[in-house]
Amino acid sequence: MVVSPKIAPSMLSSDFANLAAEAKRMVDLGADWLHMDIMDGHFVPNLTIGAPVIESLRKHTSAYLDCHLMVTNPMDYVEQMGKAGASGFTFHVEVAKENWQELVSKIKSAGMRPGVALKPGTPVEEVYPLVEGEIPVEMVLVMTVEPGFGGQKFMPNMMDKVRALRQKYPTLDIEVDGGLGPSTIEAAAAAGANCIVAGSSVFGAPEPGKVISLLRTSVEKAQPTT
Ligand SMILES: O=C(CO)[C@@H](O)[C@H](O)COP(=O)(O)O
Repeated sequence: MVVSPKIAPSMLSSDFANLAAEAKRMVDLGADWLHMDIMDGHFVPNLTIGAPVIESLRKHTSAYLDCHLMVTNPMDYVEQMGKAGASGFTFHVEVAKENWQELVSKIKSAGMRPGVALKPGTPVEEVYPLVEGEIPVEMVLVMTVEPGFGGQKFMPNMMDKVRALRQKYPTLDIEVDGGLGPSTIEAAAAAGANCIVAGSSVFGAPEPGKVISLLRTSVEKAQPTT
């Protein structure tokens, strides 16, 4: 296997009033990561959680907290997210065109794994320099819906970006986020995505563990055998 599957339930679809229990439930059902959507009400038209909630959750779980920063000024959040216990810090390329090198370096110094995300309208070429940088990002998150809300429809044309990334970077972690579930995973896995964020399809399922396992199997089956 070239890249390992990481199935990351999006906690945006969980019961926020019972976040610790929801996190434990997902890990017990086989989740590899917990995907945390940080939204500032400015970069996207929705407001969610920030470092204080990550800090509280960290006291209840040792799981990898895959934090997606949908914020206009990601640099302002690096230190607090690191101290709070975030594992991954994924920022948007659209707001880091000038300072991404400094940002990636600070994310690593704060003890987190750097990732870069791109919105549906952003050309994939924009993230190439970040993957090839002196201090590179370690994951690319291809948004398959407009960021901001759960429960939207998967955009299949985003798979061209995933294919281009996988062809160029065989061992890179490539994450997809938005509308992923049993009916869309085949397309994402075939294109080369290995990190799968899924909110409503997991939390809305009668048996979420079965969905997590199906997502993992699809990624495994699509991997080239070496
Ligand atoms: O970042 C986002 C939305 O901006 C996502 O993480 C959603 O939370 C995914 O939810 P589903 O599309 O899987 O319901």
